[in-house]
Amino acid sequence: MRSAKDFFAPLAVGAPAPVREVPARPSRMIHFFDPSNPKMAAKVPGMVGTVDVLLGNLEDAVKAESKEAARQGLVDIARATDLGEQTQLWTRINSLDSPWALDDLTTLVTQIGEKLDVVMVPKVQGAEDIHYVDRLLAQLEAKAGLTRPILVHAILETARGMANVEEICGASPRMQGISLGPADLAADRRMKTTRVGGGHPGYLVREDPSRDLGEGVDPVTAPRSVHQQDLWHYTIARMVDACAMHGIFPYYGPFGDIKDVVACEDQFRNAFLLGCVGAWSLHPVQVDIAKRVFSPSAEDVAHARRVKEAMGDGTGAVMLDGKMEDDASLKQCLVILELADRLSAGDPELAELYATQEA
Ligand SMILES: CC(C)(COP(=O)(O)OP(=O)(O)OC[C@H]1O[C@@H](n2cnc3c(N)ncnc32)[C@H](O)[C@@H]1OP(=O)(O)O)[C@@H](O)C(=O)NCCC(=O)NCCSC(=O)C[C@](C)(O)C(=O)O
Ligand SMILES: [Mg+2]
Repeated sequence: MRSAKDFFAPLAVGAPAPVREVPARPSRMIHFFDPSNPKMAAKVPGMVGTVDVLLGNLEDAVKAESKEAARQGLVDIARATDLGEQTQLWTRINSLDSPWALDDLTTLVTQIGEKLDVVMVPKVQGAEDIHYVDRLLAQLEAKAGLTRPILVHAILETARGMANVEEICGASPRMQGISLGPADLAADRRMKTTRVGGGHPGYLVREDPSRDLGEGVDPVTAPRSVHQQDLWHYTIARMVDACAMHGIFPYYGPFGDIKDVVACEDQFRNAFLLGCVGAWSLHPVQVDIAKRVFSPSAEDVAHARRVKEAMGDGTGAVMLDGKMEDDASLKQCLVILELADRLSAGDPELAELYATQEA
């Protein structure tokens, strides 16, 4: 067990001091690209300023024979691209048991460490994986002479990782957030799906049989309405609680049905409402979906402002449009207003929208 007093001490001589609070920078969409794919890589400089996070992916979806080219491609892109103030650079390294993870970290931190905000670690099983990355990053940061620490993001994609999610979130002051990894998690849990995120038509609840359909009609086989249920509700809700408890950020992860922009928006919105701050975009078409969903609506912002005004010093109860508002509904409104302020600080269009919306 690490003593609480040592938690914020650097883990290597010369490494930067850990952060005491995770910076709440906008990360509505974590946009994935394969740095070894020349067509995708060519699009990256043009996406700066239009996405919150650009993530050079080195793990799954990059062919084994392209792993080294992807790593080098990310180094080249990071060196050649001015990321400005609004766009962060992240990477997803290969899993810790792979032949590539050590070289991924060593190369990226020593060569482009000053440009790298967050390292996403896949298939995290428990706090021990974070402790390993934590110490190694500190050694590499010291070697590279970095002055600010690189943060760590874990993907929740094994049953063991899921069972240990609270201790993973609290394993290091570097922990920035957690994403759901629905495809690997489904396989590891032996779920019987074959998709990357989203629902399934077989996971449903059916209306009860009707009692009075008339003579000769079998109520069991007669048509009844069915509703698909959300396969990911338990996982996301638990991830959100674990992240909130530790002051870090939860994310939906990927939605693999690129053409189904409607269901993608639904899944992202469910996650937003439950507390997530963003999702992954795998294709350019998903960028605007995430931006729309993970920015509070102008109507919600205007309503939150009205509640804040009506609540004066923030205590007591008032009636507004026939509804009771009190200290706790105000707190929810303050969550919306804080997010709106943070997002609009770097987005004049959003700022204008929020400023002009009437309640
Ligand atoms: C789905 C794919 C194959 C369709 O790729 P495509 O080329 O067939 O699509 P397209 O519609 O024809 O593309 C149009 C244009 O956009 C470009 N393009 C296309 N995508 C991007 C992109 N991301 N960023 C920048 N540019 C992109 C593409 O190169 C093309 O350029 P062009 O007009 O010059 O011809 C492609 O979009 C892709 O490979 N996306 C990234 C996939 C990825 O990163 N997967 C891994 C994350 S999910 C995961 O790992 C699971 C998880 C968490 O681990 C777990 O649940 O367990
Ligand atoms: Mg995966």
